[in-house]
Amino acid sequence: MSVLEDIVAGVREDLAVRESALPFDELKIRAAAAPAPRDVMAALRESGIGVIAEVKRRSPSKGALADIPDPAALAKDYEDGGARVISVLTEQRRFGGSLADLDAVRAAVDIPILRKDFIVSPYQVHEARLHGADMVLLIVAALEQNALVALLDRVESLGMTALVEIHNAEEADKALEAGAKVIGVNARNLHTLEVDRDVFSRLAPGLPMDVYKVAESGVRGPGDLMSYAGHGADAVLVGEGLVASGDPKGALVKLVTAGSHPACPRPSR
Ligand SMILES: O=P(O)(O)OC[C@@H](O)[C@@H](O)c1c[nH]c2ccccc12
Repeated sequence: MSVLEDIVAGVREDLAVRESALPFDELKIRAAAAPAPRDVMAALRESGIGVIAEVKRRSPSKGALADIPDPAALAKDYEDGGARVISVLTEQRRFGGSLADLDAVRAAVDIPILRKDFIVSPYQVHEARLHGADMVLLIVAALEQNALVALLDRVESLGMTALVEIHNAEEADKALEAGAKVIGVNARNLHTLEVDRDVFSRLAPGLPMDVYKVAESGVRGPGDLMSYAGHGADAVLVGEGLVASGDPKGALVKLVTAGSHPACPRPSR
């Protein structure tokens, strides 16, 4: 089994437990009563290269990255530091996240929040809504095309925005065919867990101008952000480089500053 398949199998098991505690029909009713989602595109399209800052405790490749006893405080630091969106990992087994983290972050900040998980069922999309997410990650590699299309429609019909993650040209085609408006190119291969930042520069030129492009993984400092920007990134998504820095807010401010500097390349559109 690949790492991705292994993670998804665990996600499905945990999902079955939650579904038996809260049936889908009841979840849908509760989620419909949640406050309306934020306008993610408006936040993303502010000037300069956007930074999506991630609440990430651990990863399958590195193990423990940071002790995050207070995700709300970290999220507040991210908001104050100029993050456009906050990504909250909710996968428990490999990333140490939870829906409780999503709740804590939602209560602490006003900016949009991304639910970062391995979404394979509409149940998880409504769950994201119930817990205050405005954006949901959909990983093309984890989904059949018809499921991707259905989940993307579901995300949008609930007023949220999908971040559709790809790793190669074939997945890019699938994302575009499904109608993705925001595409994340993940430099980390979910099968081998290796990071190759050149994946972004190889794939970005093949994506339409009007698709919002997020470079995911491998940003360790302003140099990486500038380089991704030079290859057409509208935003970068950063986890480890912030949480493992010892000063997440300071590290974020450096990225945001670099991304708004006149010398930083801008996507042309
Ligand atoms: O910690 P990094 O290298 O900055 O990476 C962040 C983010 O890209 C990574 O957490 C990620 C990208 N896609 C994912 C899908 C699932 C879980 C995690 C991820």
